[in-house]
Amino acid sequence: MAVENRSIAAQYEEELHSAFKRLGIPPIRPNDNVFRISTVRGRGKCWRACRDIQPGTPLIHEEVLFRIVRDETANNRHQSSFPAFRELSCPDPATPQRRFDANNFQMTGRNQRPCHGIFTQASRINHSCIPNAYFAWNPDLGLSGRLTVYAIARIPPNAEILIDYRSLDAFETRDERQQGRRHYGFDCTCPACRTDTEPGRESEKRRERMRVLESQIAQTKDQDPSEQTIDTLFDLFELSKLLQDEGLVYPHLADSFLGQALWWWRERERVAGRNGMAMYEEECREKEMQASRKKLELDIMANGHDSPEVTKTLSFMFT
Ligand SMILES: C[S@@+](CC[C@H](N)C(=O)[O-])C[C@H]1O[C@@H](n2cnc3c(N)ncnc32)[C@H](O)[C@@H]1O
Repeated sequence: MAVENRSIAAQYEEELHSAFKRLGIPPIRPNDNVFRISTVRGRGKCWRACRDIQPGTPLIHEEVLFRIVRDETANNRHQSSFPAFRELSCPDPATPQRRFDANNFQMTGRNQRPCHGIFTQASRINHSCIPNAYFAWNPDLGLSGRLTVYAIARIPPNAEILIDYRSLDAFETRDERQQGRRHYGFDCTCPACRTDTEPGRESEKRRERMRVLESQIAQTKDQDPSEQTIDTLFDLFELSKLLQDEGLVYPHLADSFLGQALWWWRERERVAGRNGMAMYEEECREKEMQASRKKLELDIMANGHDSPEVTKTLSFMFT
């Protein structure tokens, strides 16, 4: 048993090592001052790159100022106990709850009740529907977890660093996205939201198509291997192409690679043990690993190698 465990750990290590090599992430530690807090016209404070930032660069691992569990509300006590909270931006008319709603991040992790927290540095990052950075809660960092922000695209010096406040809703229309962010009190004018321009209209069409593909793919999620068809694989290929055209790197692209890996896994199950299929089985395993590696690279890039997401992908690959 011990030997088996060690060999899985060694496989994880080896896989991580080669993913790092492929990614070529520079040796920068989080909180190494790769960004500064600045201002931007019409959007208040913001994060700006201090240098050329490569995808996969850790920008910050930040500790929570305070957290609020579900059903609790932010009140005057929070404002007076945490002066840094009072300083954060707030849509009019300002109340502690509205300030909290416009600045909090979700923190969900192992054995933790779902809750939301205030992070004074990360609360200065503005939103774009085509972000160049990704935030996540990592419950395993520090004593009580950290909010992590990683670059997911190249960010030139002085450019604004932007996250998507609601990245899971990327397939909604511009109006639906706007509605979902109404408590932030701003109208997004990123290229995807400029539906008065040709690129904005193209983005709207792409996202509509991505939504159709996502729902078709979701219907096959728990499918028996004997029922799966090649159409699902084509849907997954089309989805990843559209995501890349749209500049959406995480988490949906990683999910589409996981979908491809699962498709090849099911395909292997479908033909397992059949006469004359040994080579095809091997090919399926190879394709499954290729797609999993792409997911792993994106997980490392957006969450860091020490994140639960990376561990989950590694265990999918080797168990
Ligand atoms: C989490 S804070 C971000 C930092 C904020 N700009 C500040 O000055 O502290 C969220 C607020 O920033 C502003 N904001 C964020 N993204 C924006 C965008 N794309 N366009 C306009 N305002 C934006 C909105 O006022 C929103 O309520």
